[in-house]
Amino acid sequence: MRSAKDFFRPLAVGAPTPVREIPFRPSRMIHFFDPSNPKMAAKVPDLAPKVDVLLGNLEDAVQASNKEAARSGLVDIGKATDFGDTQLWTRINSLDSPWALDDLLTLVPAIGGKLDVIMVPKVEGAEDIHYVDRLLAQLEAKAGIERPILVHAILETATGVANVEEISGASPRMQGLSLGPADLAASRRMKTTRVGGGHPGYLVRSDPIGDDLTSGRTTYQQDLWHYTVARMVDACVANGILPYYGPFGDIRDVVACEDQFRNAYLLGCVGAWSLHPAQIPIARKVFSPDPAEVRWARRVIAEMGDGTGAVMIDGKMQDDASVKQCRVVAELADALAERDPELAKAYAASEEDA
Ligand SMILES: CC(C)(COP(=O)(O)OP(=O)(O)OC[C@H]1O[C@@H](n2cnc3c(N)ncnc32)[C@H](O)[C@@H]1OP(=O)(O)O)[C@@H](O)C(=O)NCCC(=O)NCCSC(=O)C[C@](C)(O)C(=O)O
Ligand SMILES: [Mg+2]
Repeated sequence: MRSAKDFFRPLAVGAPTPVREIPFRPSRMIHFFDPSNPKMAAKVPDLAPKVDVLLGNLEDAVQASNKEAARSGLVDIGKATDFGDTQLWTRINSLDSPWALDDLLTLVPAIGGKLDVIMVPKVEGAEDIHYVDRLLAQLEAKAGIERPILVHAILETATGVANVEEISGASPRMQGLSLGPADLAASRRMKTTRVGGGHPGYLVRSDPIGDDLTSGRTTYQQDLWHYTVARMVDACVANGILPYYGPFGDIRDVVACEDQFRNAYLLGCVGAWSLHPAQIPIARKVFSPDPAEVRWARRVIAEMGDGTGAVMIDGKMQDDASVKQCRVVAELADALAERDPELAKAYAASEEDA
């Protein structure tokens, strides 16, 4: 482990100085596309202004025979597209694959100045981040890149979850973590066959009434991902980085997708992945605070004055801790309103209605 004094030193001569804080940039949806798929690639210029993050995926879901086409397709798209203030990310192949090294050796010199974040899959421990950290510093120095490229890790092995705190704090480049529920389920030998979401068999049942064990016993489906998401959120917040729910694979089930995203939002996540254009508005809706909630938060902040003491608002006690929660909601609303004019209008209108 480097000493605290050395933590923010560049890892290669000529590499940009690491950031001291991860900037909060809206990233409600990380929209995945396969740069080797001509239909998806053609949609990028139109999609760019509609999403917070566009991610050129090079890893799973890209056929092995298309890996090189995806990599060069992303370079072409990166060079040709004006992304405005939409972030450009990529997911490289896993570090033990035959492609990861060439992914980095190609992308950084070609479009490193435009890439905001590199997502690294199947991260198991700090050593994986240290490897990418040093290599990126060397490549940035060689290419003359002035702003450090940040790193995002996917939590998708049992070992990765066990080491989540050390992964989150492994480098000043660490931007955030996403849950990778499909690989994680396989790694844990969970008996599921889905990409995220719940399972009807994972439930609790109300107690029997008398001796009848079979009738009148309501069951409640439980969230398979609660423990992992909560643990990920704590590790991220403790290290000043951002937590994200990952993918929801049942594209057709927009209702359950919204529920899963909302659970993650309420637990502290800032965004989720969209795998299909249909999931973009779901993430946008869920990860933008509701205007009524924003109005309430602003009212509590206003009525709490210097933020100390206790007051009653509409029958509810407010104090130093509740005003802090309200600031989280109000500050998120302000940050999102700067990027999203429709939301800015909705938040302003909710103030006028108050
Ligand atoms: C699910 C699929 C196959 C359905 O694709 P489709 O073509 O069958 O769907 P469609 O409804 O017919 O598509 C309608 C139109 O939208 C386009 N389209 C469709 N999707 C997109 C997109 N993402 N971006 C831009 N355009 C898209 C598609 O090309 C088509 O265009 P057209 O109207 O011109 O014919 C397709 O949406 C897709 O491949 N999505 C991305 C999948 C992906 O990236 N998976 C990897 C992330 S999840 C993961 O890796 C797990 C994890 C974390 O690692 C772990 O838990 O372990
Ligand atoms: Mg995966």
